[in-house]
Parts: sequence; C-alpha cells; structure tokens
Amino acid sequence: MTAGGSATTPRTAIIGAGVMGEMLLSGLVRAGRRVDLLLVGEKRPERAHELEERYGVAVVSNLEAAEQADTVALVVKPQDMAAVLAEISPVLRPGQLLVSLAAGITTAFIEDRVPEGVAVVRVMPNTPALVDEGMAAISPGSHCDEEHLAEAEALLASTGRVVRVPEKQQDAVTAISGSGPAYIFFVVESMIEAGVHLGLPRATASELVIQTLVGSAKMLRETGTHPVVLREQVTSPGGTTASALRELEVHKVRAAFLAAMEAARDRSRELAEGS
Ligand SMILES: NC(=O)C1=CN([C@@H]2O[C@H](COP(=O)(O)OP(=O)(O)OC[C@H]3O[C@@H](n4cnc5c(N)ncnc54)[C@H](OP(=O)(O)O)[C@@H]3O)[C@@H](O)[C@H]2O)C=CC1
Ligand SMILES: O=C(O)[C@@H]1CCC=N1
Repeated sequence: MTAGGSATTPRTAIIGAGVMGEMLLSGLVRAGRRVDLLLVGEKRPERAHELEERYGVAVVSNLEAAEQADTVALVVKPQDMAAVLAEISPVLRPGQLLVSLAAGITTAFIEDRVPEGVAVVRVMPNTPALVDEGMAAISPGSHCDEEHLAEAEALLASTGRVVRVPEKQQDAVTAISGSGPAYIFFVVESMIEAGVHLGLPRATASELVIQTLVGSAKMLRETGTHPVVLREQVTSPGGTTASALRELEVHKVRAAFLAAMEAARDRSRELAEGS
C-alpha cells in the first residue's frame, strides 16, 4: 500500500485540523505513532503554529501532505470536500488511501474526483474519541482492499471502538453515534437545569447528573443487560420513577428521539448532494 514513503515507514496526513482533525492527530500521538511520520495540511498560519507547538508535527500545504503521505485523512466539512479533492487530486496516486471523516460524503463522491485506483474509506467518528472513548464506523469504497480497511481501522482504533458497516448504513450511523453525543449532552443539560429548578445548587445538580450518566453507561456496558430491564429495576410500583416516565411518555420524548434521528439521517443524505 505504500505510495509516498518507503515500504517500512508509511506516512499519514490529516487535511483539516479542526475539532475532529485534532482528535485524530492527538489520538495517533497518544497511541504512539511516530510524529515524524505524521503531516497536517492546514491553511491558517496561527492554527498551524498552534499544532506544531502542541504536537511537534509538521504542518504543510494540502498538496505536500497529499503528495508525501500514504494515507490521507480528509477531515474538512462536507461542504469543503469538493474543493479539497480538486486541489489534491493532481498529486494522488493509485494505491494511496483516502480516509474521509465527513458526514454524508459517499465513497463514490470521492472516487469520482480522484485518480482511478486510489482507495477510499468512509468513516463516521464521534467526539468522545477526544477521551479515547470514541465510536467509529468504517465502510470500504470500491477500490479498497483488506489492508486499506485495516489501516483505517487502526487509525480510528487509536481513539476508541471501531465497527465495519455497509456504506448504506452510514447515514443512520451518523444520526445515532456521530451526532449522538450532542443528544446526550442535551439530556444532561436539561436534567441539570431541572435540578436547579427543583432547588439544588448548580454544582450539586451537575455532580448528580454526570455521575448518574457515567454509572448508567457503565451498567449498560458491564452487565450487558437490556436497557428496558435496567429501567424496570429503577421503577418501583407506584413510585417516583413511574411518575417521571409517565410525563416523558405524555410529552412524546420517545417519538421526538425518533423524529430527531430521522432528521439527522436525512440531513446526512442531503450533505452528499452539496447542500
Ligand atoms: N464534530 C463532530 O462531532 C463530528 C464531525 N464529523 C465530520 O468531521 C468533519 C470536520 O468536522 P469538525 O472537525 O467538527 O469541523 P471544524 O470546522 O472544526 O474543522 C474543519 C477544519 O477544516 C479546515 N479546512 C477547511 N477548508 C480547508 C482546506 N481547503 N484545507 C485545509 N483545511 C481546511 C477548517 O479550517 P478553517 O477553520 O480555517 O476554515 C477547519 O479547521 C466534518 O466533515 C464533519 O462532518 C464527523 C463526526 C463527528
Ligand atoms: O453535525 C454534524 O454534521 C457532524 C456530523 C456528526 C456530528 N457532527
């Protein structure tokens, strides 16, 4: 698979060093990747300086990054993807691997804009990768072999879990785990506000809600018990939880979650069309 570097020293470039680009960079550094084999493509000089200072990584032009690397991670916004591909396409070579983290952008969209034989993997990561608890789903494009897929998997495994999914599931994945942290933070924020409304000091409410979230997540992960069973364990007959859950049903929270995730799935589909 080695294209730009020697057979023993494959290089990885990250183009687009915002929230998720830095997530990938910092994860690779924490996982022990050699910094001299990493490159970042970044156009803003002050951001380039910041990344050089923070990680000791070489920040270069997009063209240099694409030319020198064997694997190029594309971490720009979906709306910027066509422009970046037009810029780097002249220096891309068959056998190189492009790993796109952009919501909605299909492997076909990328393959149509790069030389024949460039391998493409589509990834949907999420922000808990910043604390090595990420959830990423990866899907191969049409010129992608097992070695390419394994390399994409290794990139994302540096910051959490990775699953392989058929590409047709990626818009739903985006709606569930890609955007998912935002829904959880929204619930946390709402519960903290409710605690304050009930008279708790904000710091107390925050501590109670965050530890409840962490503990509940740990129960789900460690017991493997279905969430319905865990919910029933909390719900005493005629008790406080039953009263609260009834209100959530009256306010159609379950239906709201379904509608919200359908909206996210539909938006992911639209992003592929450039809107
Ligand atoms: N945030 C999230 O939770 C998730 C995001 N994603 C996907 O990750 C991608 C990046 O998102 P995110 O990190 O949040 O967005 P950011 O806006 O934080 O990062 C995008 C970065 O790309 C840079 N950029 C834009 N154009 C170019 C270019 N031509 N060359 C080099 N760099 C460029 C931007 O620079 P500048 O600011 O100077 O314009 C910015 O630093 C998106 O496609 C998104 O769909 C996927 C899953 C989760
Ligand atoms: O909101 C977005 O479009 C990106 C993709 C998934 C999470 N954030």
